[in-house]
Amino acid sequence: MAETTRIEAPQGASRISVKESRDVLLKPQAVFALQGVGKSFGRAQVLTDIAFSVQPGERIAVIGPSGAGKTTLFRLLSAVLKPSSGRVLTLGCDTCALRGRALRRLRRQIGVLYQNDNLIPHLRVVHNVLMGRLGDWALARALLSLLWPQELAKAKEALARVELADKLWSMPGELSGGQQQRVAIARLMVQQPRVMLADEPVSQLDIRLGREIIELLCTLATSLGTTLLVNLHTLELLHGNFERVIALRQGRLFWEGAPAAISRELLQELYGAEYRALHLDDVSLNSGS
Ligand SMILES: Nc1ncnc2c1ncn2[C@@H]1O[C@H](COP(=O)(O)OP(=O)(O)OP(=O)(O)O)[C@@H](O)[C@H]1O
Repeated sequence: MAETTRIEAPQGASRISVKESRDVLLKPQAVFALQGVGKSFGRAQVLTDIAFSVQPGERIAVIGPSGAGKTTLFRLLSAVLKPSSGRVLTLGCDTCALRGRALRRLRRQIGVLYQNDNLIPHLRVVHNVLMGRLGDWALARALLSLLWPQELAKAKEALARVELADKLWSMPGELSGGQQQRVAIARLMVQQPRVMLADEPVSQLDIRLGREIIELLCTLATSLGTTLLVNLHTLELLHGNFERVIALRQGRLFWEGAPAAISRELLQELYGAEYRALHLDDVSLNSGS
């Protein structure tokens, strides 16, 4: 093992070696780092011994059969749930150690997009988009904004980027499913989170609209330099959009690698009985198999 030189730290500070400090400098802080993570609900063990890390700016798809634990994993990453065992470090914070204001501050840096119900139905599109600013506004300003939208130019700009400039004053119920997802993405643009977690964002949409939404999310993540994790059921959308795939099966990390490395055999083993039901034979793989 290489010898390392010790630096004398001031009293009260932790000591780190030259080698360690060089490693820290070379490697930006991971957005997520999971070590031996387990999650159980009562006696049901849902996740077991999960370990991986995510670096800033990565675009990752999480795949796996129904019930594999993908949504539970996303809820652990966003600090909505705490692990039953192991450690989840989100943006450098141990989620188990956070409470109250510190926990809310961490969650504000994470933008979440769900399958549906992303919008508040009785608020106009403009207010739904400006919800992305709530974390930075005092309560008085947030209330005033409901009467007199604050930072209107930001909302307009974000809606223009998702090609919904003309829907500024619409109610969510007047929009299609795909348009509602685009409004939710405009809210993420206004929020500018450090990381975006999208939990099955296109499951309710047909493949064409799903592709549009995934491409929009990936373009946004790339242009803002934001880390993006998507829980993805539509495997046709992996290629060209994601750099890395994390596959879960029965609550365990089954495989991780580049989309191009996914083979038909891997999918058969990963999805088991669901492979046929999901018509995964029809999914074209980069390897051509
Ligand atoms: N709050 C909870 N209490 C009890 N069991 C839960 C809870 N949340 C999830 N589970 C169980 O954990 C398992 C994994 O659920 P999860 O929703 O994380 O899977 P998933 O991979 O996202 O599935 P899908 O693709 O079908 O949405 C399931 O068996 C589910 O019933």
